[in-house]
Amino acid sequence: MKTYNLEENYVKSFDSGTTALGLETKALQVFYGDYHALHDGTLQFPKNGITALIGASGSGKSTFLRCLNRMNDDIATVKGEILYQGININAPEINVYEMRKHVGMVFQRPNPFAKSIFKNIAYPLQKSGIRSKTEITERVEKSLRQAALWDEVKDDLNRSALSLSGGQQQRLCIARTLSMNPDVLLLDEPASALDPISTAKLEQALRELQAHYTIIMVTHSMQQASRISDYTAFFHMGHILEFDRTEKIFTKPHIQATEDYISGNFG
Ligand SMILES: Nc1ncnc2c1ncn2[C@@H]1O[C@H](COP(=O)(O)OP(=O)(O)OP(=O)(O)O)[C@@H](O)[C@H]1O
Repeated sequence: MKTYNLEENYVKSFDSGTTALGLETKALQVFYGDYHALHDGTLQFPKNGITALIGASGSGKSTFLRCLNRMNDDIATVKGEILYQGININAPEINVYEMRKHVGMVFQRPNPFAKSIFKNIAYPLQKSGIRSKTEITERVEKSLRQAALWDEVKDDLNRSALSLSGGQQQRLCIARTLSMNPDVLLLDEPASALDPISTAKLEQALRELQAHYTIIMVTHSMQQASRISDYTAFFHMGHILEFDRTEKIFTKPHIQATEDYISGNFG
């Protein structure tokens, strides 16, 4: 593999007076034991934008993403700040369970519960303390509509979620996350197990969600990043080497490593 200067980077920053931020990280670092997996993750995620996290396998994308809703707490040491509405959600006093209602995560493999479509969404709502059946029914419908799944399942919400296709299961998992009314949606390679038609439906759903959510997504697909994201961050060996508007990253990147990666001359 070619070697690059890891100290040289171009990370666009925004003026909070002109660009509202959905989330911001400052000097985020992750250590798995002695292994320093993420160095100085400083990024700003504009509100109501889709940001793609790209980079080779092992570059630290998932490590970074998982920090954003404290999924690394038990397996790694995480230093630095994650600012959500001005609050550092990486602080020890934060109630992680409550925080995850605001910053929701959808994983690579769809992971529906072995329950009906309805209960997949209703059950977590009940567990979070919502008792009103009307509210639960309304939230189930709203989130299934938002995830562009409602029309396909509305006639049989009692069907087992496990009988849905992979793409439908993934949209159900997105609906389940959305039902908690988050502001920030984190997605870790959400389309990696899906066929092209399911992927197109998922991307369409994300595009529509963007108006109301800040979306941060790890993807291995350069085409997907260029199709649907507004901003792209390029990771290499645990460093964020470039962050900019997606069209800039894909047409005129500042950093050689980014250019090599997107043009397939990386190895
Ligand atoms: N739980 C863990 N314990 C130890 N090391 C880990 C752990 N998770 C990830 N790593 C290491 O941290 C580095 C970054 O991994 P990470 O999964 O964040 O990369 P990635 O860019 O998301 O890769 P991929 O695209 O393959 O998912 C890798 O060297 C990986 O081996």
